[in-house]
Amino acid sequence: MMDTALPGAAAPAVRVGESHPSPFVELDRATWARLADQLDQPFDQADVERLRGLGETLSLREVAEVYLPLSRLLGIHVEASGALRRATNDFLGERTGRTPYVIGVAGSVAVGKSTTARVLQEMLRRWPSTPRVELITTDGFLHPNAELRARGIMDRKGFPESYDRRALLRFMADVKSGVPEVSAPVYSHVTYDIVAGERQTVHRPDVLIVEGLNVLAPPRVRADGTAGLSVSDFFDFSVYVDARADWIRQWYVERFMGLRSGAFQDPGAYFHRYAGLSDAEAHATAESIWDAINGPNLVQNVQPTRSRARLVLTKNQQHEVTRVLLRKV
Ligand SMILES: Nc1ncnc2c1ncn2[C@@H]1O[C@H](COP(=O)(O)OP(=O)(O)O)[C@@H](O)[C@H]1O
Ligand SMILES: CC(C)(COP(=O)(O)O)[C@@H](O)C(=O)NCCC(=O)O
Repeated sequence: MMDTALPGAAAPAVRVGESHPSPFVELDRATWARLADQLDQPFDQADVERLRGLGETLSLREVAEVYLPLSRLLGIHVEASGALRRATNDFLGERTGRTPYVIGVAGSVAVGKSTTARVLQEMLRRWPSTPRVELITTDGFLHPNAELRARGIMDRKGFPESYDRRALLRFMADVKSGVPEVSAPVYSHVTYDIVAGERQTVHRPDVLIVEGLNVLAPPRVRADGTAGLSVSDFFDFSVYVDARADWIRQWYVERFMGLRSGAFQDPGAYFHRYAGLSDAEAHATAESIWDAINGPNLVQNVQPTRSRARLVLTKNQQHEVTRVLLRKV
C-alpha cells in the first residue's frame, strides 16, 4: 500500500492508496506534464521575467509543465459551467446572466499562493473564453491593526478570528450575484496594516481568483447548532498549494531575508526595525514569527482544509510540483 500522508503535516487530510478509497485521482508529475504536449505554450521567457519582476523565482519549465495544463483544465471547467447555466436557463425559462467564475487558491503563508494565483491569472487571460481575469487576496479583509490590538489578537494575524468574515462573505455574495462593481479593502505588507481609504474594485470579470490562507475554512457553527455560509460556498473551483511544513518554514525565512534587504529598508515599513539586524538575528526573528504565528496557523487552521479543495498541488523543496490530486466529483 502506498501511503501518501505528507511529512510535516499534522494530520493527513488526504490519503491516497489502494486500501484507502479517496475522492481524489492522483497524477504524478510526468503524467500531468504530458498533458502540456497537446497545448501551445502561451508564455515566453519575457512573460516569465515579468512575473519574476514581482519577486518570483519561477522557471519556464514549471510554467509549461504544470501551470499550462492547469489553466487548460480550468478553462474546460469555465466553459462547462457556462453550458450548464445556459441549459438550466432553457429548462427553467429563466434568463440569469453570467456571474464571475470564482477560483479559490488556499495554502500556508509562504507556500506560493500568490505566485500560483498570478501565474493562473496571466495564463487564463490567454484563453479565449476568459479574457478578463481579476485577482483578490483575503488579507484586505483582515481587521485593521487598531481593531486587532483592541481585541488582543495582534499576534493572531492570519488566524480565522483576525478577519472580518462578514465583510468577506458579503463581498463574495455580491460577486456571485453579478453586482457590476464590488470593492474590497486593501492590505499593505509594507505598513502591515489595512490602508485607510483605499479599495480594490472587481468589475464582474470572467474569472475571479480569490487567494488566501483560510479560503477553504468550513462554515462557523452558530450557537443554535446551525452552520452559516463559508467563503468556499461561492467557489466554482479551488486549488490548495501544499508542501512539507519544514520546507514552507524555510521559504518563509528566505522571503523574510529577501524583504529585509528590500522592502524593510523603507523607513515607513512596519518591519523597518528589522532592516539593521545581522543575518543571524534576522534569521532568528523570522523563525520566531513562523513558530509563534504562521506555523501554528498552518497546523491548526489551514492544513485541515486541504481535503476540501478540488485540486491539490504538492511541491518538492525546490517549489516543483511533483503530484496533482484532482477530486473525482
Ligand atoms: N513556483 C515557484 N517557483 C519558485 N519559487 C516560488 C514559487 N512559488 C513561490 N515561490 C517563492 O516562495 C516564496 C513564497 O511565495 P508566495 O507566492 O509569496 O507565497 P504566499 O502567497 O503563499 O505567501 C516567495 O519567495 C516566492 O518567490
Ligand atoms: C497577511 C497574512 C495574514 C496573509 O493573509 P491572506 O491574504 O492569506 O488572507 C500573512 O501574510 C501575515 O502577514 N501573517 C502574519 C505573520 C507574519 O508577519 O508573517
